[in-house]
Amino acid sequence: MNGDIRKIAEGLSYLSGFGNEHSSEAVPGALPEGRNSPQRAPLGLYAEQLSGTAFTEPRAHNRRSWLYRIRPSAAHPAFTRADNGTLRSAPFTETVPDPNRLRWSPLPEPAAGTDFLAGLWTLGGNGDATQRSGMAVHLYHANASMDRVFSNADGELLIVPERGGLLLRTEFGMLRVEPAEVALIPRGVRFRVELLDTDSGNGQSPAARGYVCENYGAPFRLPDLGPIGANGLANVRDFRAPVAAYEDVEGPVEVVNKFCGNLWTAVYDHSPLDVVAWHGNHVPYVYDLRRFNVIGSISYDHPDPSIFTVLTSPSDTPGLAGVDFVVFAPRWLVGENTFRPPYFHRNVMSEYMGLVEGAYDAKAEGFVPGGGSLHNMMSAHGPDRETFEKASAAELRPHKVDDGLAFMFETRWPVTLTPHAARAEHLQHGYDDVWQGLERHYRPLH
Ligand SMILES: O=C(O)Cc1cc(O)ccc1O
Ligand SMILES: [Fe+2]
Repeated sequence: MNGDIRKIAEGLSYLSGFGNEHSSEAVPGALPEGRNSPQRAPLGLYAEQLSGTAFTEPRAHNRRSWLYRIRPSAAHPAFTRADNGTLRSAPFTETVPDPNRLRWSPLPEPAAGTDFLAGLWTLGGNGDATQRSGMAVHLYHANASMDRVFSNADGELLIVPERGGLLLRTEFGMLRVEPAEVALIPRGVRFRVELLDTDSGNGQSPAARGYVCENYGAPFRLPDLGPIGANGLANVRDFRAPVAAYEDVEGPVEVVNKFCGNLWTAVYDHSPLDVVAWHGNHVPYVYDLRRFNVIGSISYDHPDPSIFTVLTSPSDTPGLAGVDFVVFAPRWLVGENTFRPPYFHRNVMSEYMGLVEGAYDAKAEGFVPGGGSLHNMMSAHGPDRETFEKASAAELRPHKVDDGLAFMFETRWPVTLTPHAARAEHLQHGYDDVWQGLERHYRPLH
């Protein structure tokens, strides 16, 4: 079963580009020519628009797709409330925002039969899903493929696998996403997550584990490049969208929808992944973080990590993101007379960090793959004692940082925890100690 899924996943082809007006048909002739809504769509399909931005948003940021499907999405029974499990949404009001530096170990093992949706565990977030602003940080752990279908009306989902590959079957076709890659499911797009591995590939359990940034705000876009020029950071052509692929399934299919923070469920009499052709730019995509073109200092000083931005969700204040997705990818450090690891700092923005593999250059221990840290607005943080001492004494030869892949969800609003994150057994105690024993070196001249 998994062997078959892996074979499908490894044979997929993709459409290259970001924000493009793509088009794809699983059956030749399924896409109408020259208009979106002919009186009768080809092959007896139903034409349907999916809007990810308001009709009237500027052309440069407008996102919508036209889907040509066996049945219109409107053909469904009433939704009824389902249990939210450990999935929570903004507003986050159940705990008091915490100014402490916090760090978690990886999630514990999931119960047998946990699929991606049941395995979503919300750490916290900000904003308000009903206002389409803010973000949430989720983790997931799963050991079973979904046989239900999920969609999120509240925002887009940026999936960051840390263990185990996933096959995402979406209305637009299939995407394979492995650790060191990320996948984005736009708001409202129906999808199912199937596991590519029965274990994580190196004999470890669970089969799949990772992080999700739920973005309630404006769709992620590529950052402007300013003086960097026309190329660099995440290159446009490295983003891959699926080609059309559909299921023609008549029979009961459970469809779960998150709407304004709650899960709702309905049993359809057919699969809603029945889109035979589509065109548009409101599409899922995958991106390999190893393709990120890392730009940094070739003279002195440690640049701000905004230089590592893969995707940004702008707010209505220029330069102030609702959330940025930032990657710390392998790179050379050559700065002269420079303290090379991340500096000590306090930031008006709030930083959630996770680790996909290896280690991170500001933390010697305790920040491990599958774990995460939260440094909320203005909390003082930076290199731990061990890192500070080593880097202050290091010989400054060119040095390649290539033993890890870390990332950050950086947001303009503080992240308020869910009660289960605030009280989790895997919340580390004594994280503050990593900054204890930073000795006094001050020696006034007189
Ligand atoms: O806190 C962190 O480790 C993230 C971070 C990295 C960096 O290189 C500079 C600033 C910053 O917040
Ligand atoms: Fe930081």
